[in-house]
Amino acid sequence: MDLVNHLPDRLLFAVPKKGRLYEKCCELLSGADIEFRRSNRLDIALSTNLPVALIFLPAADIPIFVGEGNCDLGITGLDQIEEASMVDNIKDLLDLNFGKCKLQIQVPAAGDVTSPEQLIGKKIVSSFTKLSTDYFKALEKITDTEDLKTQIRYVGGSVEASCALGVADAIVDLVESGETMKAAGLKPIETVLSTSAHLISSKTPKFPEIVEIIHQRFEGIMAAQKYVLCEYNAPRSILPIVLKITPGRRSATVSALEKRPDETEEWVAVSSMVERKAKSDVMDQLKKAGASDILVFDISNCRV
Ligand SMILES: Nc1ncnc2c1ncn2[C@@H]1O[C@H](COP(=O)(O)OP(=O)(O)OP(=O)(O)O)[C@@H](O)[C@H]1O
Ligand SMILES: O=P(O)(O)OC[C@H]1O[C@H](OP(=O)(O)OP(=O)(O)O)[C@H](O)[C@@H]1O
Repeated sequence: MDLVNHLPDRLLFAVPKKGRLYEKCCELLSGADIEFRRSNRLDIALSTNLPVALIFLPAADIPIFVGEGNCDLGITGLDQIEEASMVDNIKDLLDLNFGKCKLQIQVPAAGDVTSPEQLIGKKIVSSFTKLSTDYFKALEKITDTEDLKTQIRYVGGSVEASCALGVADAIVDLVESGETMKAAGLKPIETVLSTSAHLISSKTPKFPEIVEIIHQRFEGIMAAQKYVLCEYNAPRSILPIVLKITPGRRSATVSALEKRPDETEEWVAVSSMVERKAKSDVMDQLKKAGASDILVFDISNCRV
């Protein structure tokens, strides 16, 4: 069925149908208020509040569908975009900061291989044959060993078993916690690529306005995750000092406080976005500088 012609009034948004990225994608779609109901095992879901159809696809196929313009938007790993040779065919809109892992060359931990150069001319197994081939071709070139021809073979899953089965001298596979690698008796000797999930769009979207709206909503979610809102009171005299501690994204909001009859000093209220990971340090510094009533709030959503 030709979905582009079948759903002419809807932007097609490709999302991973299962696997490591699926749950987090559903959370993001919900955070962006893209409502939908996915019937059991159905790979298309129509949004009930936006002219969008979600197409659930294997993560590896998403760069092709977006890069060739069949879908306007997609979410998948950077590793999949590079493996599909689609970097130049898509617009990389946003790093979504999840699905973080590394594509690494791994060898038997008990063996004597310690560098990728020792693998030239040997057998390598991976689900990422394009990235592995590119890596070893470049290595053969700079070491002047192009005649040795490293053999790269494709395996679709459980790549980590290949060395123990005698199929490979090394594998190129994704590593996050390192548990799979360790359990298979392997160690990493090189990182080919660091990856995370990205929001991507076609270079020629059919619905550019909706692409922009969804892009902005996703940026809002990322900013809401990255920042907290910090509010505090401070004597006006220390304003230059506290504003250095909380400069804000663009600048902090400063409002005058009503002076109490017994007060001689003028006070201000300051409101500023602060990076979540720095919030405790910022609160300590503000207190030390003389600020008081320091409050920190989560941002549930925003547009930046
Ligand atoms: N251990 C991991 N930690 C974080 N992200 C990962 C991990 N493994 C894979 N990813 C990311 O998720 C993407 C999809 O990987 P996944 O293994 O879920 O693929 P799949 O083949 O679609 O699913 P399944 O393995 O269930 O068949 C990868 O391309 C990578 O970007
Ligand atoms: O470093 P870790 O935290 O152990 O994660 C790494 C594992 O995760 C991925 O596979 P996944 O479990 O998604 O299954 P797959 O092998 O079927 O792709 C990847 O291919 C590794 O095998």
